[in-house]
Amino acid sequence: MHPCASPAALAHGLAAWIAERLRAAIAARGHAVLAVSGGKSPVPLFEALRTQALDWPRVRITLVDERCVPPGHADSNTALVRTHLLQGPAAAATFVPWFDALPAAFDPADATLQRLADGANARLAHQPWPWDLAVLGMGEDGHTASLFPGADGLAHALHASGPVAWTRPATAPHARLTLTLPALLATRELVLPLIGPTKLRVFQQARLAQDEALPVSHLLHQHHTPVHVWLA
Ligand SMILES: O=C1O[C@H](COP(=O)(O)O)[C@@H](O)[C@H](O)[C@H]1O
Repeated sequence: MHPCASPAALAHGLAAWIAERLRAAIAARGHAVLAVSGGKSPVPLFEALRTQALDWPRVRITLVDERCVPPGHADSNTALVRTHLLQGPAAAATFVPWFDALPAAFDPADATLQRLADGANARLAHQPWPWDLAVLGMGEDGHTASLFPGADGLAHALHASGPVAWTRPATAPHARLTLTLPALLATRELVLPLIGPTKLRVFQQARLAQDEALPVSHLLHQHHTPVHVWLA
């Protein structure tokens, strides 16, 4: 647990911590692989991370989840990463988005989403495994990545063997692609930044017991992969 005095302190402290982890990965293996989340919370973190002194050409960046929207859409996690992280020195990193475009006349039916997930899995198969670090997020409903409570596809995403599966949340916009729970747990380390009292309460609830209604709890009740929680 890393308590921070403010959201700004969290963004700067966590950016320095991530950079240190990535430097260690590069020193050990010649490259580093970082997966990042979308949403609103990561913006200050991305903007602090992109200025870190790092051998950026040796860093690969990919996603923890993606909304099934065109890559230029305001809700696209790819667009968020391109706008806020892959700037300045960090523009030299290799970014691996999960798709380049949605199929024409996209409809979020199971078969369409499965084809999109298959495409993402094919891309990620070319990346070095295991990944070094995944920076997660958490919604106030207890979702993490795009593992939303009660979503279509959730049961599969909690057990699937490929890294990417689809979900269709009932409580949030857009069908999603998400790292599966096994893929998240195959990452060397996970980071969970949490900002604000509501998220803190949800986190405390999820710590009490593994609970289908709070998918983040699956990460907090396992002994395989360290989860570093940063709080402000
Ligand atoms: O929809 C999503 O939400 C979560 C949390 O987002 P935030 O806006 O509350 O920070 C995020 O971790 C996930 O990647 C995203 O797709």
